[in-house]
Amino acid sequence: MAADPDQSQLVSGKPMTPPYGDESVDMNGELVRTDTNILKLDGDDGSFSEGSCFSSDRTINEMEFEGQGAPASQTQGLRTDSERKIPEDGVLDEVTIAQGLSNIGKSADGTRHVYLHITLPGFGLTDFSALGKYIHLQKVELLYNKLTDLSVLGNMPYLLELDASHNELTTLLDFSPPYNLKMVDMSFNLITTLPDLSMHHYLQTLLLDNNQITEIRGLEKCHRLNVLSLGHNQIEKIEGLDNLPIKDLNIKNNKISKIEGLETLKYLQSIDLSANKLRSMTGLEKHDFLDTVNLEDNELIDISEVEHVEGLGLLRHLNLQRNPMRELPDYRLSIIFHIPQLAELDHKHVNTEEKVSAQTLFNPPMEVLAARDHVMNVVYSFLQPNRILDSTLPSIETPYPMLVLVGPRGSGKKELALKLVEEFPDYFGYGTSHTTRKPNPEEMPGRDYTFISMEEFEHGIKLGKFLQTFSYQGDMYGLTIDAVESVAREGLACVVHMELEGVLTLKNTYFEPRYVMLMPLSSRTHEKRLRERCLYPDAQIEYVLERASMYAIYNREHPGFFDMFINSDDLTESYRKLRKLVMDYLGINAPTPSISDLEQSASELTIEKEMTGELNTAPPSAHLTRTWSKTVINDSFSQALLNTKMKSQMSQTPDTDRGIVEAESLKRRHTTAHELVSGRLPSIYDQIRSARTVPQDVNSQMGLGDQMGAKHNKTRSYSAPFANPDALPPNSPDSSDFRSVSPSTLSNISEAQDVEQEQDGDGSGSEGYPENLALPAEALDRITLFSGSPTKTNGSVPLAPRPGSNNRAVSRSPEYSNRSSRPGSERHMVLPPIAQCS
Ligand SMILES: Nc1ncnc2c1ncn2[C@@H]1O[C@H](COP(=O)(O)OP(=O)(O)OP(=O)(O)O)[C@@H](O)[C@H]1O
Repeated sequence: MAADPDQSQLVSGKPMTPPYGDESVDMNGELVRTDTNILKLDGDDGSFSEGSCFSSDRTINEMEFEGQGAPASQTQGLRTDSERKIPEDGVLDEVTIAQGLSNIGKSADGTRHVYLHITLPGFGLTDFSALGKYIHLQKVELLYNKLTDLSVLGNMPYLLELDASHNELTTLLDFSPPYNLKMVDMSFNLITTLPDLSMHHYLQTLLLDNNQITEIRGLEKCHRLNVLSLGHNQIEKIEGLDNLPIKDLNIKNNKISKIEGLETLKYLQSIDLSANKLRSMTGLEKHDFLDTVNLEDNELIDISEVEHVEGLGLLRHLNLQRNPMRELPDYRLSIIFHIPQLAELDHKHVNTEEKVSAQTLFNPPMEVLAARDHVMNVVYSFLQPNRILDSTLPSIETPYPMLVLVGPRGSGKKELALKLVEEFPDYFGYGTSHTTRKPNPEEMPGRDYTFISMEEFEHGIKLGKFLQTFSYQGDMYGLTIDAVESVAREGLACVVHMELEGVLTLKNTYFEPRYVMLMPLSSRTHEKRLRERCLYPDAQIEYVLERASMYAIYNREHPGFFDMFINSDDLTESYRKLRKLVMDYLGINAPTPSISDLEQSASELTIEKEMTGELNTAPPSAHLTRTWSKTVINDSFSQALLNTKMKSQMSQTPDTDRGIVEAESLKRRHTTAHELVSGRLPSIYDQIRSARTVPQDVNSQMGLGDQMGAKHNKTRSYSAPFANPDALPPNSPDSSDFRSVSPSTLSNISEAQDVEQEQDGDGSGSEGYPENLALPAEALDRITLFSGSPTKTNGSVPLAPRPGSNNRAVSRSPEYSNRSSRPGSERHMVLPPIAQCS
């Protein structure tokens, strides 16, 4: 039975639940809020009139309408065409209307019960003017018809929801606006332009996908618009959305090449810009409520683009499928690293393991980085021929003495290191780092750094030249083994400066330096110092200052990591402290005269002493303070005299001022020297040189070192690297520069190889004591010198004996003399522990 047109929506005589959820009708009788989902009857069968053919609690998705081009998914399990009455001419009639009516509720004025919904999908309707009488309808579903005109809806002032998708409409909402139209779906139509929708100011959801819209406009007054869907249109630019409360925006499959016009969308939670022409994510950064971003099928190449969304704290779902960047190695981990808050990437759940892997891969802790750097350097150096290093010779228990000044850029480390070396040239040499950065105007290549190109640096790494490397703001820094060696070869302790990362690597090596942390405590002073250099842009200065606080934290969290801390707010004062510390190490307690003071008196006094033979008569104890002194001074005669003078002055330090380590060391050397002079005990070194055999019981043959050194001597005797030191190439002043050194050249200087050949050559492979223990002339020279007898050898500078040096050098050409010394072998065992001071 057809419903009565006027009264067709009136239903009575059946008990019903209140039709509205939390609905209300305002003073004018307008329905201002309702939830159509709860407009359901309590009735069991759900049908209230002859004409009602759909259960009241069905939704559109459950509806059946086979044929009519409707998708199969929407036609399952419901009535077939034969059960439905489809108007053949496409004109809606009462019978058809009766089939579509559902949901009974109160009329807007609350006086009657009426049908509130009508659903007529896939009826092939071209004309639905018959519906004009159903003025109480609140929800109209006319999808999958052939409608071109919706003006009939102008009769329905209470209309809340309209689904007119999949029709042939060319205009949007061109009917008298209902009071509260909230939801409109007009997707899959033929709409080309958006009209002014300011009359539809209650609109909350507007779905216009799959039309032919080219421009977004007319929405300015839709102040309640939360959901806007414009997918599959022809839009080239995002515009006309200013200040709208849109939470869910879909503009997929358009022609958008730039994310713009979204700045004022403060409530945006989800955006779909898939299948556009985007190359950048810029424009998304300020949308703090974004939870879902779909950028699938765009032209995003650069992975760094994620920086525009990584700050979105609520972002959980990101889709970047079908973008070129997905081909990049470690793409997924990289994205997860940048946006760890993601729960889903490319429709795949992000798990905890991936988050951890991403961190380890892209932001490993400094210790991990240092370990990697160390492993890399070790592996590459293993690929090179073996050679014995001067810096490893003293003994296992008495490592080569090194002083490392650690701190952030601008802490003044380099300045202080160079000053220290300048003041104590007899003790310290500067370990020049290599860097790929360009020299500053006041820097001297070779002195401040060895400046090389990135290619050269990389080549150096592959040649196994580096002890450690460090990447800092795009530049590489690294300390080569040769840089340390060139200092060690001169019998000097090595002073280097570096950042914390360098120290972490160095701590993995066999070196056991003392680490002095230098840092300005006042960040203002630090900043001022950096600015005064006029070298760094603001961002770099900020970075350095940030790192400075990292140092402070590291120092606090790793007590004992640094041996000492010196505040470098005032570099003069810092140097005073550093100098005192060093002098304490060395046992130099008497005030050291300035260089200029010394220059004058040094020559006079030394010449005088030389004449009287006094120069070499100082007791062995006097030379203790020269533990790290040079074997041979090549620079100039005056420098040699100056050094001698300094030593002479220093030697006046009373024994009582020496530390325990110094005193013990002195005692040992004294005893050893006496034994040597009396011919009782040749040094292990000389035994090896003269007989090229290995003593059986090395431990019983103490050389110039201490008991602890015996173990090392034993080791050393088997490698015997000194068989032919004169065959070594001259010590180039630029020996740490590997640029011109080919791997084959490097292999030529393998001391270990020379020695092996020599040992094999005589076929002795012998063990046990040499038959002839007579001391060679060189050893005698040394002993003579060491015992205090004045000696002058041909062509060599007459020098005071150095307990720490091999005095053979005196009788050899200066060219090779540095190489023949074994610095540190009889020198300070290691820098003694130092106290923390401010
Ligand atoms: N081999 C290295 N390993 C690690 N860090 C290094 C190395 N060589 C130099 N550095 C450090 O790299 C940083 C940058 O070097 P740069 O030469 O620009 O600064 P700087 O002027 O020497 O610093 P400062 O004023 O503290 O002496 C400095 O902190 C420096 O100590």
